[in-house]
Amino acid sequence: MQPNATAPELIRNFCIIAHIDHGKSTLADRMLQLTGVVQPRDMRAQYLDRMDIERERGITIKSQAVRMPWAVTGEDGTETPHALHMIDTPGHVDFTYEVSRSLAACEGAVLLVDAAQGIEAQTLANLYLAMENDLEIIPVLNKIDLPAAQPDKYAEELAHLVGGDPSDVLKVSGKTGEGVEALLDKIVATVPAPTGDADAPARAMIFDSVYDTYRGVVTYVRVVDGDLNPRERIVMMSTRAQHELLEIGVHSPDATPTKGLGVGEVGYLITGVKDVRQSKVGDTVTNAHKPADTALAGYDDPKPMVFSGLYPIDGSDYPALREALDKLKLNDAALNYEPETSVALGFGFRVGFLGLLHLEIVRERLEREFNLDLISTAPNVIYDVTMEDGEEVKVTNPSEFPTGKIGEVREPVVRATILTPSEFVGTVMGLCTDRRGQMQGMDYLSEDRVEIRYTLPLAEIVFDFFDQLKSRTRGYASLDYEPSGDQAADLVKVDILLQGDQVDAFSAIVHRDKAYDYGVLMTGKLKEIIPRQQFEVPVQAAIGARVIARETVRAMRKDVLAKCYGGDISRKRKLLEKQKEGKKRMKNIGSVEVPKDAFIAALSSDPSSGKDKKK
Ligand SMILES: Nc1nc2c(ncn2[C@@H]2O[C@H](COP(=O)(O)OP(=O)(O)OP(=O)(O)O)[C@@H](O)[C@H]2O)c(=O)[nH]1
Repeated sequence: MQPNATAPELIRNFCIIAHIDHGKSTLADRMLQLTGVVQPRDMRAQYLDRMDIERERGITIKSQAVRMPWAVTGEDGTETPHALHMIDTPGHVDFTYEVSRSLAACEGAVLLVDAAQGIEAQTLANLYLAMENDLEIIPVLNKIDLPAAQPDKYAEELAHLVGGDPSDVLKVSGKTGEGVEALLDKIVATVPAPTGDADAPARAMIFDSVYDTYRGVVTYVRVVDGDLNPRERIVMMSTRAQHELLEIGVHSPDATPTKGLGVGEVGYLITGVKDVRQSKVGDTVTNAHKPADTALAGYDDPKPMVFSGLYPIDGSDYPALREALDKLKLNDAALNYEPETSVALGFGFRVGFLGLLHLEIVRERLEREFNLDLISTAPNVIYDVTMEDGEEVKVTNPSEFPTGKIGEVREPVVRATILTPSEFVGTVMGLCTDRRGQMQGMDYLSEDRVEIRYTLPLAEIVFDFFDQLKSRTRGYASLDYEPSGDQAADLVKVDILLQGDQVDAFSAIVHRDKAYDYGVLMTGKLKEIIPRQQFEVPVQAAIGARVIARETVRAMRKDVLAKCYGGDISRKRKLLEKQKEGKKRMKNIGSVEVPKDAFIAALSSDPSSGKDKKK
């Protein structure tokens, strides 16, 4: 058996959890530098964020782990070298499943809060996740170099939140490096060393897997019991699939092969599989010749929550879109899609996402990395419809909404946490009530900051909720939410008809109380966008056969009398009669000619397709 590279008592596994932009990546960069794993000349901002999109948007999507050596000096002056494994976690709620897997690989968490901003909704959401995983929490205030920083005020807020004394809250600056060495020492001192049974059959948890063009799938694991060694055969416990370990190692920060990974160690495996779905986050890896009996944590497939139709603007790009989605899927096990056709938009795909940010990231990558021009339909959630005869239907696309006798429709709900300055409490509550929210509680974190908790239908959140929240609170409120089951609701499908023909791309499932508003909004919008035809075009919104709103695109009136000088009234009348006949014919035989551009305009002026929903 291969000896452990590092004894478990000298290992510390930790992660940094923070609200977006509170400086997690900058602090991680500084740690890499201080521990000497990245030389100053190689340093570039946000070393760990590999995808261009991550760097540009400044958000972390995929987690990664790095090993950093850090020696602490004891009271007698002797230095003890330790191995710190820093596991980077995605900070966003869409990726909660990945966050919680990453947290499960650690014993401690640095809770990082911007000293000029204070606690935000994501700070809380991630803190609760860390507490559920029994992690040792180290509260830290960052950006103390900022003139606007109020470290004393926020140290109190943080201490109040995690329990403890404000003087225990470390104050650092990821930018200048102040306080970061003390933080590394504190991690060694307070985060518990990993424990596990070195002689038991190997069990390692997969907390991330990434597709690499050159090396295939790189799987990140945390070894809990036993050890894994190169050339062994391993088994993925959820699928029982066997693979050979071609390479095993740690990132520091570049991949460095090792002779094996033992109890408590965090590193990577390469097995030659080509698809991240074969190496699932949350799964347990064991040894083929001495397999473990039980897997580690319960394995759960991440479920898509939000669906949208993606169509190429240029129809001939359809095969390219399929190819691009296939490529993205290699690295994104949560991405789901199937072909779909729309009368208005042609051939495309119905794509399932973890949430709105996931949707935006995928769309942006398709457009940027694969050069595709796309149009996406308004996002919708999954509905469970039970018919009166007991039949169950899952609806991921409004056009699939059944027409027969419906018994019950259930929609997904989320538990939302909103943090806002107290002056905006009224307007935030107004917004939540308007979106069919039910208040669950409210707490003052300090004199002027309030945490408000609501359960809300997910469908109401995917529709411009975040933009509304930001504009009503001048950008000060923050939002986080997590799935919380489903509820029955009085939902109906509203169809939009052009001259009696349904335009599938605009059908929506909405609450009965809001059906009229939706109908008026969409018919009004289409009236403006659809070019005038030779004949009058009614634009209607309908629930089933019942029309609830109507607009009319007026006909063009060609001036048939232009060449008709003089006063022969009967000739004029004859021409006008002829024109009327012609129009009737057009109306009868012709269909509305709507350029695709008009649909695109109508869909993209939709508020929910607003850019930059950073949370
Ligand atoms: N003045 C000052 N600015 C900082 C400090 N740390 C980070 N910043 C700035 O704050 C912004 C956000 O920092 P990031 O490190 O990208 O934040 P992040 O938390 O990693 O963001 P996500 O990856 O989106 O979660 C950047 O513009 C940084 O330059 C600090 O200690 N002092």
